[in-house]
Amino acid sequence: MGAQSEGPLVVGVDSSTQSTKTLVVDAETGLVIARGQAPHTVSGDGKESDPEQWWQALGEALRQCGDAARQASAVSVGGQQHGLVALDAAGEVVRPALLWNDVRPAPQSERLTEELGGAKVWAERIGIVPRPAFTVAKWAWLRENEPAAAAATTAVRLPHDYLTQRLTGQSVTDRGDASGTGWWASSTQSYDTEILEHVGLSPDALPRVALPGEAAGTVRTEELPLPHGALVAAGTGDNMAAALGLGLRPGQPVLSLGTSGTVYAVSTHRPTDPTGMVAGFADARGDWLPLACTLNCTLAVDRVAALLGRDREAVEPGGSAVMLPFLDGERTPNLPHASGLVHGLRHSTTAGQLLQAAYDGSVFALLQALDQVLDGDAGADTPLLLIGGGAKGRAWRETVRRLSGRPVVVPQAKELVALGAAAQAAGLLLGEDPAAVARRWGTTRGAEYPAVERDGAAWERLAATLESGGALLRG
Ligand SMILES: Nc1ncnc2c1ncn2[C@@H]1O[C@H](COP(=O)(O)OP(=O)(O)O)[C@@H](O)[C@H]1O
Ligand SMILES: O=C(CO)[C@@H](O)[C@H](O)COP(=O)(O)O
Repeated sequence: MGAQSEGPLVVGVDSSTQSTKTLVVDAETGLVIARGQAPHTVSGDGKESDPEQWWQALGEALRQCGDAARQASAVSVGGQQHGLVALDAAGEVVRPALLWNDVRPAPQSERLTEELGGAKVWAERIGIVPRPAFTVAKWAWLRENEPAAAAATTAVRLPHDYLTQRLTGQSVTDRGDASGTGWWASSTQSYDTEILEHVGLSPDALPRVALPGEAAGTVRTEELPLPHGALVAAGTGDNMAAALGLGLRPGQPVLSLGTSGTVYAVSTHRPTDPTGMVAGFADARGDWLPLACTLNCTLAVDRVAALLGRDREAVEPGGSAVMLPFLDGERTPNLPHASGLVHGLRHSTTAGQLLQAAYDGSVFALLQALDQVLDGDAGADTPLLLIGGGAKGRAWRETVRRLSGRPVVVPQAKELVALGAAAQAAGLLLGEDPAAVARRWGTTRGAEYPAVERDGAAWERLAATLESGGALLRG
């Protein structure tokens, strides 16, 4: 144990694409008592991970927390959204999970959109247009491409509720993560039986959706170093967990730079964006979480830095190079077949300028959605909260400042997803609103960077390259 606690201890888990992070936190003060982290691998033809690996990584990360984890009174799991975990009648995994960033379901995405009335109908009824990222498109892909695996599937879970089920033996999810499936309708706040029937999935295959503040159960496994009988909260998707961890109030924009890039805010209005750029997710408390997500964020920029043989901070200003680093296809804008595009190279272009162009292209794709995410809920001078692994980097931060023209706040707390899960566990334990718990913990305290003049010229070059690269980017 690294620090002294005053109140009961809670554990927050972030099971994300690249790793599992665990925090043991004092429920009263928010003091982090211990932390752990264990990596995952992503493999397969698309993007897949073995859920058993998440469970093993959770065990490893908790063991790194030492005795503190064994003293926890409550636990909660935040997880990467949308992943399709298919289980058979014995509760065994049928095949590796299809992850949020797997773009193979692009044809199924288009077909589903049209078959059920078009993008506007989806946005109004479900809250999202079924892009390849979402679970419903993954399930349609599985049925078409691996019918035997689909036929053997009797239960479908998301990463966070798969882990919650292994912890508690209970089949429970929450409205936040359910809202990213494509079969939970934001208009009725329940599973949409017509869509489920259309894709051949029984509602019995899905977990119960807990109400905000409801428990999933208690720890029933002996496999992890957690106390038997500790309370387990319903958990949620990783972005919803980070929103809890920041104690967000409506209209406070967040930019998260991790494996995915995300931009979001809490809203009291149910979002219904017919362009599909902004997903109308639910948050974990009863409000909404309009969010746009990119596939090419920290990993894409790190890959460009490695190709150039440079440290990720070794950027140089100036030059005319423009890069759209869509190495994995892209989700925002919706270009699942895209690959990376470079324009404007000259003899004078330096490697550092090319690296800066990769940062610019990645941040541009995210910021393009910001106004639509906020939908008038915040002015141009509202600070952006910068979180995720990339928020530790100077080059990321300065690129965001230069292209947004907004003040930026980088919270001192680095693991906001795990911290949000811990706030949910603390809220359950103490009978408090988890966002109020996080505010009491002071999780947004951090370094403040004032606004700088927005680089309109770089923005225009990026917008022009995106437009003129159309046919190439559509693939
Ligand atoms: N000091 C740093 N500066 C810039 N980027 C960093 C730094 N440390 C980690 N990163 C980036 O953070 C990414 C991981 O972010 P994280 O939010 O933990 O990922 P995930 O989305 O899987 O949770 C890595 O891909 C790496 O590029
Ligand atoms: O698909 C989305 C949001 O809609 C992603 O944000 C995933 O939730 C993965 O998150 P990270 O592993 O990057 O944290």
